[in-house]
Amino acid sequence: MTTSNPGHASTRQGASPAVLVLEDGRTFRGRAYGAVGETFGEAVFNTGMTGYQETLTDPSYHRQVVVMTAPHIGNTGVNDEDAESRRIWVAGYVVRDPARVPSNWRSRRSLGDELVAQGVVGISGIDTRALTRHLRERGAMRVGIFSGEALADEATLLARVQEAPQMKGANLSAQVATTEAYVVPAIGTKRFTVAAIDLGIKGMTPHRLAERGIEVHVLPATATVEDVYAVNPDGVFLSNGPGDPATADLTVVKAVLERKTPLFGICFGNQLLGRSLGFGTYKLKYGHRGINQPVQDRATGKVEITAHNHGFAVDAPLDKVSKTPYGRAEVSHVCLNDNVVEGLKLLDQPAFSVQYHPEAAAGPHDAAYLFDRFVSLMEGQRA
Ligand SMILES: NC(=O)CC[C@H](N)C(=O)O
Repeated sequence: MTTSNPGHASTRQGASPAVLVLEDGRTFRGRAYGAVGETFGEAVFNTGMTGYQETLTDPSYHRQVVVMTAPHIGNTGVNDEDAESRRIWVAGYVVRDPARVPSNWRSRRSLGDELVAQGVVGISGIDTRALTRHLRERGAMRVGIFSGEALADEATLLARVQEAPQMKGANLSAQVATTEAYVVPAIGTKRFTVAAIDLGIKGMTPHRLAERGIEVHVLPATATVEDVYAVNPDGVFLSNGPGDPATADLTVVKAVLERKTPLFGICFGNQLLGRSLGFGTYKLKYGHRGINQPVQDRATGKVEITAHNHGFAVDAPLDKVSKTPYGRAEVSHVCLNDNVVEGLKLLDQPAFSVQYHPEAAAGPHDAAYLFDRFVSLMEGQRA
């Protein structure tokens, strides 16, 4: 296709047939969207009506095939500002009806072209409502998308999907995290230094910390206790990230708790804090992914609308204070849709975490106060 405005070229769709095959044998036939070829991953659905660029570049989606429940995706194209990391991480992308002509003053290219450029295999033109209902009823499961030369008879494709690795038991942080430490400078006057462990961090998170006068030392997922304390941190931050929290090494988290350094974790970080306290983690049937999840802060009773992307959760008692090796702990936040644990708080030392995304990229900003709570903990430690 030729166009007089290559920055907004529409993607040619419809030519190439594609098929999506779930591990339980259900299949959906549509058209190739993005790169032509094959891909495998865990099928999950995201209910966000906006923020697809942030979703695609969230490293927590590594090895997941994301089904968008909003039917029309790609409307605002792809810009050079909203990526949350250096690349698209989703293993595959499923959209009912991709926008043919993106329109936004910041748009530089179409989403279809970006998926092609980054080699992301997708499918469009399928009944994403039926697929989402299937996943909601049967649970998240492995999936393959096939187009072009990868197409074959369904029995062959199904067998290949059933050979793909499971999300349960997957240890993925080191595959997505930075390999070199880097510093995000404080914006304005520097007040604190924080060591942020990159388990799959999104770009907005250090920014939210920096906005509060924090110099952020982003460290690789493999950082040791010595690496963390070498930056002389006022606080330690544990990021979001892909994979099964049961596979993560807890040495650093436990050392931080031992020393009572102020600690704040989000998402995967919440799961690692939970496991360090002795709670279990388990796989949710289909998880929470989207930007409109109602969460209650049990200390204030306030309900916040929050951004989520998690398939696992912490198993902690909702209505009692738990005794842990690091003092008393309680569930601070809960999801009002299904009572899943959405936050933990230690009562005898400065550590807390939430299961969701207060950096809100994309999503509502209701949970931004959590970054201020972290600052208060660090102030308290100095007083
Ligand atoms: N966004 C995240 O940090 C996700 C954490 C974990 N991989 C989960 O799916 O629950």
